[in-house]
Amino acid sequence: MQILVTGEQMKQLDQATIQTMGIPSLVLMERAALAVFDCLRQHFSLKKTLVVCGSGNNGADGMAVARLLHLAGYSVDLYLAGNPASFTEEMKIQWQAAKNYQVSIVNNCRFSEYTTIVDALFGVGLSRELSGKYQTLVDAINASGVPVLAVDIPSGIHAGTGQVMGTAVRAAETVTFAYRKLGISLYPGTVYAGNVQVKDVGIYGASKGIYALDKEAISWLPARDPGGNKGTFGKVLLIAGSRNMSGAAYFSSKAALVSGAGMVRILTDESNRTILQQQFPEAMLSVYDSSMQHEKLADVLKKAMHWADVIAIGPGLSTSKTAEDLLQMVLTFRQSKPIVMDADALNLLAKRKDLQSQCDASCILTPHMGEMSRLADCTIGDLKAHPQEAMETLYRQCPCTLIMKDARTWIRTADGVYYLNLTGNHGMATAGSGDVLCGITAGLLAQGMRSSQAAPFAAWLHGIAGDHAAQEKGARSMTASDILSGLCVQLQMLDRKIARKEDTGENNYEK
Ligand SMILES: NC(=O)C1=CN([C@@H]2O[C@H](COP(=O)(O)OP(=O)(O)OC[C@H]3O[C@@H](n4cnc5c(N)ncnc54)[C@H](O)[C@@H]3O)[C@@H](O)[C@H]2O)[C@@H](O)CC1
Ligand SMILES: Nc1ncnc2c1ncn2[C@@H]1O[C@H](COP(=O)(O)OP(=O)(O)O)[C@@H](O)[C@H]1O
Ligand SMILES: [K+]
Repeated sequence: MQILVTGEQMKQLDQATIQTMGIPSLVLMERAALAVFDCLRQHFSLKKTLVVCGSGNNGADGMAVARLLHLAGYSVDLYLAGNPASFTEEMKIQWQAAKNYQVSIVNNCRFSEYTTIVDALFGVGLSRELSGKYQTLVDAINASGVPVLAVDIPSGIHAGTGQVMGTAVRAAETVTFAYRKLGISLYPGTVYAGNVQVKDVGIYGASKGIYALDKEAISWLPARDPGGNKGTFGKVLLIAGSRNMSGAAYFSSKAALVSGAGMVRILTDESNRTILQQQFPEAMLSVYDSSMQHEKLADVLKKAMHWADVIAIGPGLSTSKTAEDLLQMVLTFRQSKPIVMDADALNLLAKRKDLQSQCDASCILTPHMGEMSRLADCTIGDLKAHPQEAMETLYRQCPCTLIMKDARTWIRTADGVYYLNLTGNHGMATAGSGDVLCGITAGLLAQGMRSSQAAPFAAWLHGIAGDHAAQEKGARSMTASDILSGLCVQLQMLDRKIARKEDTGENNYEK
């Protein structure tokens, strides 16, 4: 698992290492510069390199990089953009060392003459919008078309929010130190950062931060009992679809089965019977019609819920009176069974605030930004600017596990642990994609995963399935069906890796 940190958290970690552990700042800096130097040698043309430095410690890293390149015999120019009056103590030392070693210093340069530019203008210390000469400089670097390596974070990207502060360097590669910064994990910062490498520089301790699942998440996949039967792997009830709306029921229930659940039952409007039976014969069906008496509807629902281990409600359900009754009854009859609430169930939950307090940690809500803005009573702008605050607000009124879907999906577990999902692509902004996530989440719960793991793992799995679909079909043209196909392939690959690991007794599946 990776840890994502804000600029403030990173500064605290730097200080703890320097002051508490007694590692001199310049030692950390030299390791940072060596990591950048290695990356430059591996991935960039070093025929003629320009290192652009600010006056803070990001600039000091840059000065050390220029010195290392110079000492290794590469052609390198150093451009000091920062004001010497604002030099940090480390910067004063690096500046003197660069001069002692006679690193070439330029005052005026044509950026396009270089084969590589190293951006060491601002790091996590960026505190305000770029303006004046800095803005002109960054725009000129971008206009040059020369590949850029950003030191720690592209200059102009806010380390905590990923926002562009006036303007920002567009890097091909970013070498970031100790922990991946949140700002290069969120949009738009992640685009400006290009490929990100996280390098150890000897920072002590890990801040609480925000977690991001990576390849190691494979170990979270629920183990399969070779002697199991379809009951062992769990039964999912999908309350989904409405009159003339069967697709959402199909995608969500199919995703639950593909994710490994043993059995799926769809409870839907009578009008969807034929189409679902033809489209998805593996699913069992229970139906209702909107003219049904309340007692009769309750009987049908109770029977289906009694059968199920996990209930998912909402995809394509509509916000009709019947749908509202169903949601209310699900929350009343559920005993302690886990529930996934998606789409229209969330719209109903936003309207029926009285139902929110009936939710608990084993309920997972999967709102997209529109649904979340209705649930948390705020604008989408507020959500994007302060995602964690909005999730905290919602948790106080509705104490559930939360998957807040967007280009970067946030997860908040009921015990307050945050994840940011880094898998997936813009091709997933396609009808039915969210239904697939709802089904994956329910399928994982059915196999015994706790909500606190199922939520982040489902988002991660959904993303790698989407990445596979984008590879096969292209992000522009892929559909929710392709995400389902990608899910099959990715799960098969994960299972193979686990089997290989078990066969060889290896701890690291990459070996
Ligand atoms: N010993 C340490 O503390 C280490 C620091 N490291 C590097 O140090 C960086 C952080 O250094 P600093 O905290 O000195 O901060 P930065 O070097 O990111 O920049 C801070 C300076 O820029 C000025 N500034 C901020 N926003 C500005 C704007 N919009 N326009 C003009 N000036 C602006 C500030 O007033 C300050 O002088 C990290 O990103 C990393 O690259 C690494 O070398 C690891 C060790
Ligand atoms: N640009 C993007 N990058 C990565 N994932 C995305 C992007 N856009 C959308 N997604 C994902 O696609 C899914 C869309 O869900 P949703 O909006 O509920 O769709 P639908 O209602 O059509 O099923 C979410 O899981 C979301 O995180
Ligand atoms: K930088």
